[in-house]
Amino acid sequence: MPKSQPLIELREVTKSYDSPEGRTTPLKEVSAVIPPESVIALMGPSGTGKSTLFRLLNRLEDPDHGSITYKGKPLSEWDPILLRREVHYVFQSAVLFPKTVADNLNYPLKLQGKSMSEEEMARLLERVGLSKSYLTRSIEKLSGGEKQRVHLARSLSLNPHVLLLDEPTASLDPESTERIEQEMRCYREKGHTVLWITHQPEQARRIADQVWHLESGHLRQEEMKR
Ligand SMILES: Nc1ncnc2c1ncn2[C@@H]1O[C@H](COP(=O)(O)OP(=O)(O)OP(=O)(O)O)[C@@H](O)[C@H]1O
Repeated sequence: MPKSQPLIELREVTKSYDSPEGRTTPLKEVSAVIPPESVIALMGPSGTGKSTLFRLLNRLEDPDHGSITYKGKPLSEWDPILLRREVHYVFQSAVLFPKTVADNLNYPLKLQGKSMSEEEMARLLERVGLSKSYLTRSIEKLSGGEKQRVHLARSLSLNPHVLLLDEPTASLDPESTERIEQEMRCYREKGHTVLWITHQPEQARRIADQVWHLESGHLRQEEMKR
């Protein structure tokens, strides 16, 4: 789609939750545009609504007021399954099942009646900084950071148009972090868009075209110079 058109647009989006402690409103009339082929870093203190925004973009929840469009069409008019194939949420805790890495990588394509060759799986692992030897490793014996990378590799196998990443490098060492950052820059260059929750301002500066600061329900956008 043309770069001048918004890929995703939020118009006066409000989301509240009621609990015994009272009402929380993580998003108060938030308006913003996500351009195609961009990396947006989403920052803000814990509990400010970053995951809430991801849940809305993935239609796991709907806004109380306001609207969100993807490719010009309101999210409410998208089939949620189709939408989630295009706008893919990579949760912070890896949702993997206790078999081998290869079984986990193959799983989403298997659901679509397809499969991946060993070489394709090895290339996916390489993109997240893991060697081919991991294919036969059992998920239960991997470290938290290794699981997180297998999870990301599995998401990449679906080639989603938009990736929603919740602290994808939280358990990684600097070298592995750099590998993922580089991979996501390439992903944008291939025409994709990435929203990336991070608590590290230096990482936001390294990866993002825009940094979104979410605080007390409001969004402040900071344009990065490239
Ligand atoms: N289903 C729910 N019911 C009640 N309150 C909720 C619900 N989901 C989220 N909240 C509240 O909404 C606020 C925003 O939560 P959210 O998970 O979006 O924060 P976050 O910025 O992603 O936090 P973190 O950085 O800790 O992951 C928090 O105060 C949270 O307690």
